[in-house]
Amino acid sequence: MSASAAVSSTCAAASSTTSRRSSSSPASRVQATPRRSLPSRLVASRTSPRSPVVPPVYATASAGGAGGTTAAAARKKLLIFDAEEYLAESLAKYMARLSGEAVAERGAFTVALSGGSLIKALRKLTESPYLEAVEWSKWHVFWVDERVVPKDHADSNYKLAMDGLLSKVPIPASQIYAINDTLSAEGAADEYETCLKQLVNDGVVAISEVTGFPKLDLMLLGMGPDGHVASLFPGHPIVNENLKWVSYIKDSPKPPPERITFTFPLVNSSAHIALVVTGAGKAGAVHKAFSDKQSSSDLLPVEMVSQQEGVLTWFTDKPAVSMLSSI
Ligand SMILES: O=C(O)[C@H](O)[C@@H](O)[C@H](O)[C@H](O)COP(=O)(O)O
Repeated sequence: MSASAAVSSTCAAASSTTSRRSSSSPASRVQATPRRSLPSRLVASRTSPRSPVVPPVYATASAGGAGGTTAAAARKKLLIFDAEEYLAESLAKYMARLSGEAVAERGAFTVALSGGSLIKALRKLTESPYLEAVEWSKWHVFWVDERVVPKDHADSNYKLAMDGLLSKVPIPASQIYAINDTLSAEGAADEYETCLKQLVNDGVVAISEVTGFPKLDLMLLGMGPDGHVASLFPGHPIVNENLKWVSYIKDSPKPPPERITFTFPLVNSSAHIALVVTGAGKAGAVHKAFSDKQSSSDLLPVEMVSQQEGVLTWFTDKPAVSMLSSI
C-alpha cells in the first residue's frame, strides 16, 4: 500500500479518531527539527539562503475585473515572477505569514488545496526555514476540489498533495480532511459539507459574518486554460450554485469526470485566496480576467472569484501574463 493510501482519514471520521490516527500517520512521523516559534512578522521576513525571494516584477490591483466593484478590485493583487522558483519561494513565505497570523488570532490555520501544478509550487514549505518555523500542528487541510477516485489513485488530489507536501510536514493526520472515497460523488460532497459544519461547530472553521458561509483562512486555487477554478467549469450550472457549501459534478470536461468541489459562495467567503497561474497556456484566460470590458453574461469561473472580505493574490509568471498589454 502506498504511503498516501495508508492514511485513510475521511472528513466525517476525522473528529472521532483524532488521537489514534495522529500517532500513526506518515505526516505525524515526519521528524522536523525542533520548531522555532517565530512571530509571523519574522516568519514573513525570512528568506532561504539557497533561493532568495526575488521581488515580483509587477504588483498591482486590477483596474476592474472579476466582481466588478471597486472595493473588490482594490483587494486584488497581481504578482508576476521571473521564474517559477521565485514564485514558489514567495508563495511559501506568504503562507507562513498567513499561518502565523491565523494561529496567533484563532489558534488554527484552515487552508484548502487544489490539484494540478499548485502542489509543486508549494514545495518550498517542506524546506528550511518554513519546515521548522511553521506551526504545522495548527494546520487543518481541506481540498477545494477532489476527484472521486480512491485515495491511492494517480488522479487523486489527496495523493498528489500527500506525496508532494503533506507527507513531508508534521500536520496531524486527523487534521487532513480527505473525502470519503467509498461514496458516490453526491454522497462524498454531502459528507464533506457535513464535516465542515462539524468543524464550524467545533470552532475550528470560522464563519463569515458577511456571507454566513465558512471562512477558511486560505483558499489555494489553480486555473485551467479554459478559466476554470476548483471543479467549477465554464458553462456548467454548478457555477451558479449558491446554497450548498460543497457540490459535485459527474461530467467534468477535465478528466476524471466525477468530482466534488467547493461552491463559489464558499470559495469567495475565504479570508484570503491565492490564484497560482503559470504558463503561456493560461494567458488568454488571464487576459480576460484582467480586462476592463467584462459583462456578467460571459464570465469565466476565474472571473467569479471575488471575495466579500480579504485579499485575492495572483501568483503568476511572465508567460501567463504575456497578453496583458499594460505590463
Ligand atoms: O483537480 C483539479 O483538476 C484542480 O483542482 C483544478 O482546478 C486545477 O487547479 C486546474 O485545472 C489547474 O491545474 P494546473 O495548474 O495543473 O494547470
